[in-house]
Amino acid sequence: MSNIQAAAAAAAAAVPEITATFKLLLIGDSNVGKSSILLRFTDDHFLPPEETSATIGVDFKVKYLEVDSQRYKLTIWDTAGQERFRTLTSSYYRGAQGVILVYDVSSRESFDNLDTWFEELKTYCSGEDVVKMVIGNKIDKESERQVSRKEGAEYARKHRTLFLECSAKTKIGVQQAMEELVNKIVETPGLWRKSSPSKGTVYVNDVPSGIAGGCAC
Ligand SMILES: Nc1nc2c(ncn2[C@@H]2O[C@H](COP(=O)(O)OP(=O)(O)OP(=O)(O)O)[C@@H](O)[C@H]2O)c(=O)[nH]1
Repeated sequence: MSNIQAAAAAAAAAVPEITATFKLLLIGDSNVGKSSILLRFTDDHFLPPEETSATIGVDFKVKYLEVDSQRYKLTIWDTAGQERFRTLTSSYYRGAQGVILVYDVSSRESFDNLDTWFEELKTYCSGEDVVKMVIGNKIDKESERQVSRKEGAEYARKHRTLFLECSAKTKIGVQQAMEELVNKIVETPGLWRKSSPSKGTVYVNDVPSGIAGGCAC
């Protein structure tokens, strides 16, 4: 084996195998910052308002995350908040293990509209298993805040979901939110792992499921 081959083999051995692939979905009103949260999480970057544009349909990004020395591949789907894309984005709920409902703490309307998003989630993801998280974004706009942290937390408690506030702009809370969501999915093996006596352990959604994938929800 040449030195280059040996180095390549060593590098490959150093990267832990992927334990499973999780599909996560971001939903919520237009302009609440879904794409910005995703960009902050995957690329640690924030685009100023003049450089952002509304998502057309659906976008997705991939990110790897380590939890308890296990490596997980996350395919994170960013859906358009605009009403006119609603029928298109609904098909992307299929196969999701985690759904993040985003509102903007400086927009009471986006918080009030969470009810509609929960209804949609219930319609397209009827099982109890999918892990849900409510995120209040834009906490850097403290002087314009219209929804208190307490209100957000109470709403999440009522709907039995995880809750966090964050700012895609300052990055506070973004990594923590994703880690908490993934931790919760990992803690719920029924959501992603099936035991088969004859074949050992098999994993659900080892590949990005997209619209054609299996349905965990
Ligand atoms: N101050 C502040 N502005 C933010 C934050 N996150 C996003 N924005 C701004 O809010 C606007 C909307 O952000 P997007 O990420 O495009 O919102 P979206 O929810 O993906 O919108 P749609 O694609 O239409 O569904 C942009 O001008 C962002 O720069 C934040 O944490 N703080």
